[in-house]
This record gives sequence, structure tokens and C-alpha cells, in this order.
Amino acid sequence: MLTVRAPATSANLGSGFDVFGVALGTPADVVRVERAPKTTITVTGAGSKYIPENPAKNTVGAVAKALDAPARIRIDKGVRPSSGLGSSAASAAAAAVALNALYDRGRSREELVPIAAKGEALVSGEAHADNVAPSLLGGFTVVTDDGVTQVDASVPVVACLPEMSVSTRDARGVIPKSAPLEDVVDTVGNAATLTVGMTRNDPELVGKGMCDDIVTPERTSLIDGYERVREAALEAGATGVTVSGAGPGILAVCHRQDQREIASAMVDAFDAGGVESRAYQTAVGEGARLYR
Ligand SMILES: Nc1ncnc2c1ncn2[C@@H]1O[C@H](COP(=O)(O)OP(=O)(O)O)[C@@H](O)[C@H]1O
Ligand SMILES: N[C@@H](CCOP(=O)(O)O)C(=O)O
Repeated sequence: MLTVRAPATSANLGSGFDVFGVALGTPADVVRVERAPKTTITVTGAGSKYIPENPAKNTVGAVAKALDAPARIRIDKGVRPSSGLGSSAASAAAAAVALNALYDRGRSREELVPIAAKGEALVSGEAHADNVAPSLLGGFTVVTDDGVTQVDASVPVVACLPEMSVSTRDARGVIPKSAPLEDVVDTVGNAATLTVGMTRNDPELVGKGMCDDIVTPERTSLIDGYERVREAALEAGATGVTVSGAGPGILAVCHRQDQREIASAMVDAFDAGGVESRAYQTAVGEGARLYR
């Protein structure tokens, strides 16, 4: 039996829609695999009752099929589904690493990115790889049609998850089909600033580069209390705040010493609107880890 822990991720970071992603230190999914004549899946843990065990509907089933690696697969969910923290991607990344090792397929982590992304196509309609890439490779990742670029960044963050769910498929439905050139120019500038910030582990530059006037504004309306929580986090010292992935999670970048205050300010701000939430005080961290 092989075990893999694959981390939650936060995609987009505002200015990098479908391109940027970071691996988070916590939470994570743990996937165990054993060779079997056909693939079976069991799911336990956070939100497991909302996750199908049918291999044709679970992201890990798509990965097992793509690697031609039938297995008995057990998923222990640490990452709640439909939260904006790459829950479906964490399972897919873990399964890709585990099944690649179980069947000696010899694929590199980079080669596993499009394979794990097949799971994302199953649940959100598109094989966006901005969650599976950081979950597989760790750090900060930039995904383009030409492949993945990875930076071993380590920036402190707070990821606040309200007790509501937004499906990635639905949140992709509200995105505008085109954007004014001036918004595109601003976004390119912000994305470049953020990228430099990641290479320097500089929370100020990363936070400054998170602004996006194209995709994020359309999605914040799906998150009850977003503006209040964003303002509370900024007031408590966050250097940048945006929607995590497709939401409803909200990601704040910060200096380590402000983390605790930001976490409690975000939870209190959701609470003021009658919404329960949980905040992870973590940092950009490592990718999937294999335990033999
Ligand atoms: N292994 C899995 N882990 C989590 N969700 C899964 C998995 N397989 C299929 N799903 C489905 O994917 C959807 C959640 O994915 P998505 O909407 O992209 O949110 P998230 O940001 O949490 O990945 C849910 O409908 C869930 O049932
Ligand atoms: N780029 C995707 C990312 C979705 O992330 P998730 O964690 O919400 O699944 C998008 O913004 O649609």
C-alpha cells in the first residue's frame, strides 16, 4: 500500500486567473492506494458525504483511468469540497503521485500535471491545472499552454473558509467573456508584480499584485459578506486579499506577525453577517509527499 499527502491550494491569486496557484501548508488530503483488478473508491473526512465514490464521477477515478492504474483507493479528505481550496485537485494530485509509484509509470511531477487535471475537467467542465500544479509541485506555480513554471516560495497566508459552498462550475459561469484593454493592462502589471514578489518571498509585493478588475468582482457577489471580510483583513494588516480559487474561501497574504489577528478579524467579520467560518493560518508550502 502507498500513501500520499497532497496539499490544499489557492488558485488565481486575483491577477492570475487560471494561471497562478500556490500550495498551502494546511489542510491536505491523504490518499492510500493498493493494486486491484478494478478501481474502487472510498471517501472519508471533510465533506465526504458530498463526494461521489463512483470512479466515473470522482477526480481520482479519472486519474486512475488516465494512468491505466486500477486500484483500491481510499481518500481521507482534509480539504472540504467546493471551498475554493482545490479540494478536487488535492485528491487528484495525491492519486496521480500514488498510482504513478504503485505501477512504476515513471512520470515526472510535471508530466503528472495534465493527468491530474483530467479530474478537474470531470468536475468543473475544464481541465484547468492551476490547482493540481501547485498541489503536485509545491510553492508558487504558473501554468500556461506550454507547461508549468514553479518557484519555491514561502509567503504567510490566512485562508478563511465560510460555511457555504460555491461550485467551481457555477463560478466559472459568471466570468465575463471579454474585458476592456485597460483592465487587461492593469491585470498584467499586477500579475508581474505578484510574480516578482513570490520570487523574493515579499508579502508586500505579492499583496499589491493580487488586484484584479476582470474576474474577481463578478465572483464576490457569490460570497455573502466578502467586502466586510476583505476590509477586516486589510485593517488587521493583510497586504492583499482576494477570492481563493472560485470561492467561497478568501485568501489573505500577510506578514507572519499579523497572521493571528487577521485570522480572527476574518472569522469575526463573517460572524457579524451570521456566517460561520474557519481560518487556516498557514504559508505557501510543499507539494504532494509520498510515504512508502
Ligand atoms: N476526490 C474529490 N474530492 C473533492 N471533490 C470531488 C472529488 N471528486 C469529485 N468531486 C466533486 O467535485 C466538486 C468540488 O469541486 P470544485 O467545485 O472544483 O471545488 P473545489 O474547489 O473544492 O475543488 C464537488 O461536486 C465534488 O462532489
Ligand atoms: N482557476 C479556477 C480555479 C478554481 O479553484 P477551486 O479551488 O475553486 O476549484 C477558477 O477560478 O475557476
